[in-house]
Amino acid sequence: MDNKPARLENLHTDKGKVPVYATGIVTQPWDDYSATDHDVWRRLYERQRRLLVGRAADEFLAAQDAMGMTPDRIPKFADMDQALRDATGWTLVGVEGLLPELDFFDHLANRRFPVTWWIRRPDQVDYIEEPDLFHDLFGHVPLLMNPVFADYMAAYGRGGVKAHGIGPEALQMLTRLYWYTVEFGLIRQKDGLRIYGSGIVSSKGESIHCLDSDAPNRIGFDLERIMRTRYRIDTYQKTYFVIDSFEQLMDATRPDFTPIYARLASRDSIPAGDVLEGDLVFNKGTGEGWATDADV
Ligand SMILES: C[C@H](O)[C@H](O)[C@H]1CNc2nc(N)[nH]c(=O)c2N1
Ligand SMILES: N[C@@H](Cc1ccccc1)C(=O)O
Ligand SMILES: [Fe+2]
Repeated sequence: MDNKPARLENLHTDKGKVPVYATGIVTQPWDDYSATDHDVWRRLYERQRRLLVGRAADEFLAAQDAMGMTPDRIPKFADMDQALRDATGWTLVGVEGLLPELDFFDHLANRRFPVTWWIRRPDQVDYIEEPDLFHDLFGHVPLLMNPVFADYMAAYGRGGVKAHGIGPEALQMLTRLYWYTVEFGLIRQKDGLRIYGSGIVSSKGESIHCLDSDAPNRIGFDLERIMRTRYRIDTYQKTYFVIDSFEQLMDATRPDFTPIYARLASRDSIPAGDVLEGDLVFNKGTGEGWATDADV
């Protein structure tokens, strides 16, 4: 199906404006997916699963299986829902794409995860500049089966509503936290670093780059450090932040952020590729291949 809906206003990110779609919930038009759509799902699913064994957090892969996600065909949101509801009380809602921030936060706060209904075209299997069904469903939904991560996502939604009421700087700091955890996070398992970030697991290139390349920094999770760190939306990350466990993530983000936002407002932001004194460094990136974009 190649009839993506029209876009509306803009989101504010560290790299400027990103267009968003309409607010409403849409029923997944499952019968309308073409053979090509199902084939794109299958190709991406098989390719990523092969790559992610030994790279993604073990429980990410186990959760995909537990939910009955398979390569055969694009899953029905309603089918994926059942396992989720039982495990953590989350449900899925179909949407047209990126939502205005407050709508997005409201869904999360109420344990509804918005999933884009359309899937990318065959010529976009390696890269797409906005979330589609594959990123949202394959990348984000499995970890919602984990009770601790599920609570983190809902707490993030509530925190988002609050940050939205405080102002754009608070929102920017909170968005960086989402970026460096939910989208691009790494986790330390007994046998080494693994991926849990959705933006990584849905990307062939970045699944390899984030763990195997010497170029990026891999640094221990630090809440305030992350809130000050800018990020790229159009290239591989220059820095990945590593958690020890989802419990660590939950505990670190439990305090009220209001005084943190106030305190950090007067401090400079940190370029995406910098390593600071005090960082817990797993890998100091060589920076090989990095864009020389002074502003990032
Ligand atoms: C979380 C972050 O702040 C980001 O701006 C939001 C905005 N709206 C979104 N809307 C959808 N559907 N999916 C998303 O991941 C996001 N991300
Ligand atoms: N404790 C955060 C809420 C939050 C929890 C988890 C993740 C992100 C935000 C706040 O006061 O805003
Ligand atoms: Fe995402």
